[in-house]
Amino acid sequence: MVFKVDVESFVLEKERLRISDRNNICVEICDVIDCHLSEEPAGFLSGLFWSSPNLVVRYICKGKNYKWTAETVQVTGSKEECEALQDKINENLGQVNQRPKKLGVFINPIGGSQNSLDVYNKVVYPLFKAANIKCDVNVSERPKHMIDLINCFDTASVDGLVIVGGDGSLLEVLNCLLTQAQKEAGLDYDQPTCKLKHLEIPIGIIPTGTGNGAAKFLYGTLDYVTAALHIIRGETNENNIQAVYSGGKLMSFSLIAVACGFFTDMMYEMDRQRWLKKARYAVVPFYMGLFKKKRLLNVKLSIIPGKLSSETDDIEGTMEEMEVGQVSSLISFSGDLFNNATDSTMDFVKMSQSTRKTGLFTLLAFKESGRLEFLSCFMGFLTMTRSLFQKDCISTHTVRGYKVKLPGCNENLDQDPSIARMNNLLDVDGEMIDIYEGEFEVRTHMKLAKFYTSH
Ligand SMILES: Nc1ncnc2c1ncn2[C@@H]1O[C@H](COP(=O)(O)OP(=O)(O)OP(=O)(O)O)[C@@H](O)[C@H]1O
Repeated sequence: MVFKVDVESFVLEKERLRISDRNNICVEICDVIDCHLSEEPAGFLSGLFWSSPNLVVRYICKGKNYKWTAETVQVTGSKEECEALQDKINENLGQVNQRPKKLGVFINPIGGSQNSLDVYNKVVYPLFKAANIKCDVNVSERPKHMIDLINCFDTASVDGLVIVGGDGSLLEVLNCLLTQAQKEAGLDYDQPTCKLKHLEIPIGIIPTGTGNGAAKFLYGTLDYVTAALHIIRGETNENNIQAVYSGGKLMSFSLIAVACGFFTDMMYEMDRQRWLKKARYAVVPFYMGLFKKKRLLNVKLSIIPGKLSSETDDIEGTMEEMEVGQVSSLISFSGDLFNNATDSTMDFVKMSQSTRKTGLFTLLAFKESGRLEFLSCFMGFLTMTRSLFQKDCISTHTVRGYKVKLPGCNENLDQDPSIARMNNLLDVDGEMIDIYEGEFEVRTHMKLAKFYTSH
């Protein structure tokens, strides 16, 4: 939206600007995107219709449901008045030193609807350019190429990194940077109790993938403009990251969810059906839920129970064995689904804010259920309706860490080899990783990585 005001009704204070003839709109200086004088038209004819120079101020407007927009106000007045106002706004803006000046941008052109390049060129880059942010752009050309790109990239040459893609791309970058940081610090990072080194460089995500769970946690919305505006604003917060261990090794980090069993089978199938694009997220679960027989896992589960009053450090705590019986799948989220449990649907932003403080997260065990019950659970799961957790077929645990052993794996080698293979696959943020002998452990590491988010 663009609106005009007279320079007289524009009041600049140190940390905010006020527009008095517009219901007293008040804009914090840190929410100003840019401020520039509009150019005088070059031609004679257009010059005749040129009334007076304008100062154009763009700023972030924070709307409902976490959605942010870029608004424009044109200030009319004399050239001197507009120039003086421009100088003052830019001087105040220059003191907001959290803003990035240069970003390393990593684009996955085939993520989600395969529109990442378009989104970057048409939506994100114009905003970064307006905010005077320089960009070093890298585009991945094949699977896992993002890893090579980030490995060769000098992160010290930029203030932050931006991933234009999905959770898989973000995970590739995070895994690479976090492992590098642990190696440089000489840490024994394969030990689940090792206190890991925090990542210094802030990361932002433009959610052009399919699932985009990370953006929901960071920005509360999948809107590209909102994500870009969070990055421009430059405020950062440190989020907890989970680490997944198997066979005595750190296998992967995780920002969103870790799952085994039916969820892994489903993600595996979704990956095979990429040609369906986003539709695979609806088609595959319905097909598998209705027509495929679910594997049942005789899980041995140990957890570090989450106690809010506990003063324990994130990576400490004792594992306690749990009786869960046969389950069709296990899934853990990187947040505590039950903290602030007042809304009917889950608020990912609140979840990530609370888990930053407590380090607690939720583990769900899905027991065997009828096909219709499964589909109703799955719908609740997609919409993240809280009533989902009152269902008998789901048992919930608030934990700091957990360990799983799928006993069927080794003893059942004579069974269908594809099933034995699936028992050794784990779904981490939508990507498949191999685990050893059906065993894995998940631990939360508090405030391990910094993200561009004002929430
Ligand atoms: N140019 C490319 N060609 C083929 N594959 C690529 C290319 N660039 C990246 N990839 C691979 O694409 C995979 C998925 O990427 P990404 O996570 O960005 O999108 P998505 O899977 O659609 O989204 P989400 O993970 O949020 O569901 C990654 O495994 C990555 O290695």
